Amino acid sequence: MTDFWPDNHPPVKFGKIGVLLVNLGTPDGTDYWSMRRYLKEFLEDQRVIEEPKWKWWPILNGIILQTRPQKSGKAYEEIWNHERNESPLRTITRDQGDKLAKRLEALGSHVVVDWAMRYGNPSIKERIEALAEQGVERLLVLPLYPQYAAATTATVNDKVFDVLKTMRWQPVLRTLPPYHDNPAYIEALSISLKDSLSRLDFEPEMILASFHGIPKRYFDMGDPYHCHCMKTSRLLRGAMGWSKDYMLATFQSRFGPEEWLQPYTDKTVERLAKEGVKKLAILTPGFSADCLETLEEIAGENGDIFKENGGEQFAFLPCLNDSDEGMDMLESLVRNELQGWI
Ligand SMILES: C=CC1=C(C)c2cc3[nH]c(cc4nc(cc5[nH]c(cc1n2)c(C)c5CCC(=O)O)C(CCC(=O)O)=C4C)c(C)c3C=C
Ligand SMILES: [Fe+2]
Ligand SMILES: [Fe+2]
Repeated sequence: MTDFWPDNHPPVKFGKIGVLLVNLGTPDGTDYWSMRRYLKEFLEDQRVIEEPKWKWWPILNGIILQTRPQKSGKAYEEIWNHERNESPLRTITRDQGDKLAKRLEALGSHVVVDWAMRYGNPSIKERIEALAEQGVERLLVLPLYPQYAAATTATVNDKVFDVLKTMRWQPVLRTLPPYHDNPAYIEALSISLKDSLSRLDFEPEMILASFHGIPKRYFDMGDPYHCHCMKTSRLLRGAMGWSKDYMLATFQSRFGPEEWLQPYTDKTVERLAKEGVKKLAILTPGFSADCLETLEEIAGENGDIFKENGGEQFAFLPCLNDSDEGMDMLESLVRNELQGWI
């Protein structure tokens, strides 16, 4: 066997710790083909649509991918970050990564922060390979979902494991657990909420905490997502000193014909407006970053529903994004998970 040591050994980088933020994903553009590529990757994921391929793929490829790319492309167009030619979710996730990297500089240059998307770009594969190339031997992955769902958290972890499967020299892996009841998260939400409410020129008569839904069937099969959302709402209500009647938890973004978690956000907004509520605010604590589902669906569509049914003043309260309190929370989660490594 050739003797590689010490003169002709190939150079090896090692000893680094990687921190990888991962959010859901985003199309590269709002045109038909970009949207189609993104939706196809997303909706072919069996963690998202839990149906046998023989049943789902003909519907997906035959009907959904013919029409939804145009419809969703128009919705993305309304919120697109034209300056950077990307979706807000990508801009905000990058900003979170940059700010986290700055905050972790104190730990030394062996800690490297990066970010990726579960669907679309930059992909988890691309970023894990780039981290490994820099010498990352220990990897902490953060699926940026406070509440666990198989359709979000588990599919990020699945993808990470798939990538590791292809690597000769795998990094050691840690993944962030759900943080729906973490005091740092509840505190960040309450600081952000107080700040957003203080900026409004009206006092809401009621507040909705709107979470992304999942099919009720997944809950029946044991997904803890609903319980996590309910616990976040209860803790947040407690931190704000609010009653059950003042802040309701609801579920948005239904997809397909089956029943999803209830109460639905849009139906609740309509009902409240019809019952005479004039001033309403909605927050979306399950999203780490503002995106299509918050900016277009809540701030846009649900604001319209409220006003069309008699409501007068409506406010959408932004996600934690890269705010100081949001970054304090992320830093605290990361430092906690890195124990024993740093
Ligand atoms: C925050 C948690 C999320 C859960 C739970 C979730 C479940 C879920 N989503 C779909 C279908 C779609 N979601 C879409 C967009 C989207 N979803 C989330 C988050 C969760 N989804 C985010 C952050 C985004 C926005 C991405 C962005 O770039 O802004 C879309 C795409 C847009 C559209 O065509 O409507 C689909 C489709 C299902 C089926 C599901 C649970 C099974
Ligand atoms: Fe979604
Ligand atoms: Fe939506």
